[in-house]
Amino acid sequence: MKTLSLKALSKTYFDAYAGVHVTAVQDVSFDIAEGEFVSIVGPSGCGKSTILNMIAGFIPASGGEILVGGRPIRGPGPDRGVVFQSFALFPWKTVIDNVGFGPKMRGVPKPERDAIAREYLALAGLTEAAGRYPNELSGGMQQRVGVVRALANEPDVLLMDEPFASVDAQTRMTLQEELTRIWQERRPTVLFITHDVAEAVFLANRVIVLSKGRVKQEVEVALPRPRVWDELVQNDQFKDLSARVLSLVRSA
Ligand SMILES: Nc1ncnc2c1ncn2[C@@H]1O[C@H](COP(=O)(O)OP(=O)(O)OP(=O)(O)O)[C@@H](O)[C@H]1O
Repeated sequence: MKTLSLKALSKTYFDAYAGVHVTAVQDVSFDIAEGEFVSIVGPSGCGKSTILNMIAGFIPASGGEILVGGRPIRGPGPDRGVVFQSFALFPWKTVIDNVGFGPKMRGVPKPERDAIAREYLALAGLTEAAGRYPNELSGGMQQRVGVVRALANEPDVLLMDEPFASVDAQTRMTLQEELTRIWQERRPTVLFITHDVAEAVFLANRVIVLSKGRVKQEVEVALPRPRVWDELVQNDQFKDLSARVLSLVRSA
């Protein structure tokens, strides 16, 4: 795991319909320390996905720099793992082969990559699902497999773009609790994007509030771990932090 640094990052799109340039991200700088969990939250259109896609290397920046472990990125790479809201597991591969796909691409032999996949599946309580195909799993389980698949690549930085947005509220809370538990065990460097304030605060060590393509404010989240919803909903510090971040987002 490594640090992630954004230095004066900006992105301008050309809107071909309107014939104008749109500034989606402007002079964004922040650092995420090794093993830190940071959420970015902000209203629709504030530039969250644009930032994540630039870090992933899917789109080029218009200005500034992105460094992973102190080295500037050049396009996509296995040092950055990405989990989206809707992403395809390979339907023709079993769960264990889906999770072992990244190690396979790196040339890890079958027995070894099966062992890696089983270790990560166990971490997410998915041992029993190893031999199943994606269409035999619930949406929540598929999402879990997606997270585990990204982790099994052992990326330096894990980038997550609203990964739990499409599951029901109860499953979502379970997935959030699981993610915080796995994060505590493995301490990956994580950048998590969401428009859900409670989710951002629940998961992170630090929340970055984005407004119109700029960093509006950073809020430290010094809540104790492990984090469990039943406890946090009654925790005054959690309520205060959520209210503070919500008012920043609403005035963004
Ligand atoms: N390919 C594109 N061409 C032109 N403009 C774009 C393009 N992609 C995004 N934009 C514009 O850039 C701005 C930021 O978009 P972005 O998708 O990064 O925001 P977001 O915060 O992720 O929004 P949401 O929460 O709705 O996904 C918006 O004004 C959007 O319309």
